[in-house]
Amino acid sequence: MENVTLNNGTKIPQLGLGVFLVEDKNDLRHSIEYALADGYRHFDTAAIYHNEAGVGEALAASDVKRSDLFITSKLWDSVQTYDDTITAFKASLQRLQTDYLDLYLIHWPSAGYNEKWRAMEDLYNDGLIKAIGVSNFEQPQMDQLLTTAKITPAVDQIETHPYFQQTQLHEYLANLGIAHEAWGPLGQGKGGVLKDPVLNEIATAHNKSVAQVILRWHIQRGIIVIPKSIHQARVAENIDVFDFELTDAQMTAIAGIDKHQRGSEDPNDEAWLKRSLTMN
Ligand SMILES: NC(=O)C1=CN([C@@H]2O[C@H](COP(=O)(O)OP(=O)(O)OC[C@H]3O[C@@H](n4cnc5c(N)ncnc54)[C@H](OP(=O)(O)O)[C@@H]3O)[C@@H](O)[C@H]2O)C=CC1
Ligand SMILES: O=C1CO[C@H](CO)[C@@H](O)[C@@H]1O
Repeated sequence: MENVTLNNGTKIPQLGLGVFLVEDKNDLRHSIEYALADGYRHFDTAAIYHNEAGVGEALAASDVKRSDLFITSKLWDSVQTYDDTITAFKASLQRLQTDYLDLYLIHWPSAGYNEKWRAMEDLYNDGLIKAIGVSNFEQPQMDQLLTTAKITPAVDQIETHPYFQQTQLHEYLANLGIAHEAWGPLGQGKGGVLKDPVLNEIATAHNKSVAQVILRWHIQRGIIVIPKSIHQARVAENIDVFDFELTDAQMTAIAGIDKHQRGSEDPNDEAWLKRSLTMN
């Protein structure tokens, strides 16, 4: 597995397993068991997914050492103060059955993120988190955060797939030394991206699936990916992307199918950011 080195020197496996919407405990346990057996060491959850405890159980039951795992979780929007951030973080640690996180993210740029970031900086300085970052931050929100931040975020986890390539934000993050992590790397199974004719042609040429071509495209862009699947064959398929390479012409062809089309919530949508404060 290839690693990406974050701006503080922490290494993150470039491909991990996402677990959004994996609410059934057996599905979660199986998905994580398949992933560990296939060589995944990086797992991405969040307090709002209500499955941190299941992730903790599945990882604790494996014989992989904690130091060989990379665990990410996220602070939900309903938490808005310094003190509540510390409390929420400790609750996540407890549910995940661990005494540190590898990466902790502010989930959305909703109210209070400067204060939340100050708390996360303290947790980082106390050695309880190896790297801190954000999610769903666009340039104006990142610029605003950086007016008070003492530590530059290591990561921005944002929706990214061939129909929403985030070229501009990618460039902006690269200039700041912030790693680009893709959520919904396969388009969340929505929007028809897995049926795209250009991707299908490239997949046929490599004798790979469209999902594998998409994941390989992200990897060659230097992006961190966390595809989710509860199916054994797909969990295996999604990590089997390190034995082929897309040509420059294929990378350019994929660049050409961008529709600039989000599949999910928009971080510029104030109504959504407000609503997220009341979700739990
Ligand atoms: N920071 C944020 O705001 C967000 C973060 N995330 C994180 O990113 C992770 C990934 O994003 P996610 O939303 O899950 O979407 P993905 O792009 O990973 O797509 C997951 C969907 O694709 C299907 N799928 C997986 N592998 C394949 C394959 N090889 N071939 C065909 N279909 C496949 C899955 O179905 P099946 O399981 O049935 O195989 C599921 O329906 C999340 O799990 C979560 O950890 C997600 C959303 C927002
Ligand atoms: O990670 C996520 C998954 O789903 C949540 C609820 O829609 C999103 O808000 C969030 O970004």
